[in-house]
Amino acid sequence: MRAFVVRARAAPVDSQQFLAAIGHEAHTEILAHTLMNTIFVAQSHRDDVVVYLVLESTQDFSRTICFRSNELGHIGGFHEQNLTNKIAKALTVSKGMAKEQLREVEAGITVRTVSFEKLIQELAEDYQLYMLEKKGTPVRDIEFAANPCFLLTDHIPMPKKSFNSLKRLGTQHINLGPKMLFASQCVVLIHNELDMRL
Ligand SMILES: C[S@@+](CC[C@H](N)C(=O)[O-])C[C@H]1O[C@@H](n2cnc3c(N)ncnc32)[C@H](O)[C@@H]1O
Repeated sequence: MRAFVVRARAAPVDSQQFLAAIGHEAHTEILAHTLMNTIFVAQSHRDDVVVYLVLESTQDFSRTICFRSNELGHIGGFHEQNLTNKIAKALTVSKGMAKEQLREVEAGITVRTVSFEKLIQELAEDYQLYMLEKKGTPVRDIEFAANPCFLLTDHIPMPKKSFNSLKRLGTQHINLGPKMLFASQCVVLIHNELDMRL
């Protein structure tokens, strides 16, 4: 299984605010772009991929929306509007949830009121964590574990205090080259790197 976590610190958890932020300062469209490039390939979608979108601009709890490629039904296409609507639907379903609850949204999609910190603690039990960042080890020098989980952010960098928890969980740091890329571009390069090694 390949897992991807996108920590979107600027993304509102209110569905209307989330949709209204597309193309504005919070740039919520990056979640749709990243989702598209983690799950879909031409004429199909990838097997064995799980994507967690963690939206953190909230008055109560972060929302973690999980997409499991093996369980997704026909989700109606991969265009940006469809994917942002899927995210907005999960946010609407999550309205009023208490801390660390989970709700089903539709086949292959769930939403949880769980924080990034708690999520990565859980994931570290089953996956080797890899943080994508410019100061990391060049990707071609990395020996990937069988179950890799890649951590990315939106345009707001990971807060310093998270680096301590990531370190405790044995996170490795990966560099994908000299250019600062979009999260959606990073996931394409990661998939390709892993595909080439199969
Ligand atoms: C648009 S970037 C975030 C930019 C953010 N302002 C920063 O300074 O980290 C989105 C994500 O892609 C990762 N990223 C972008 N370019 C990268 C590269 N060349 N190597 C590794 N990770 C990269 C960043 O670490 C981040 O998780």
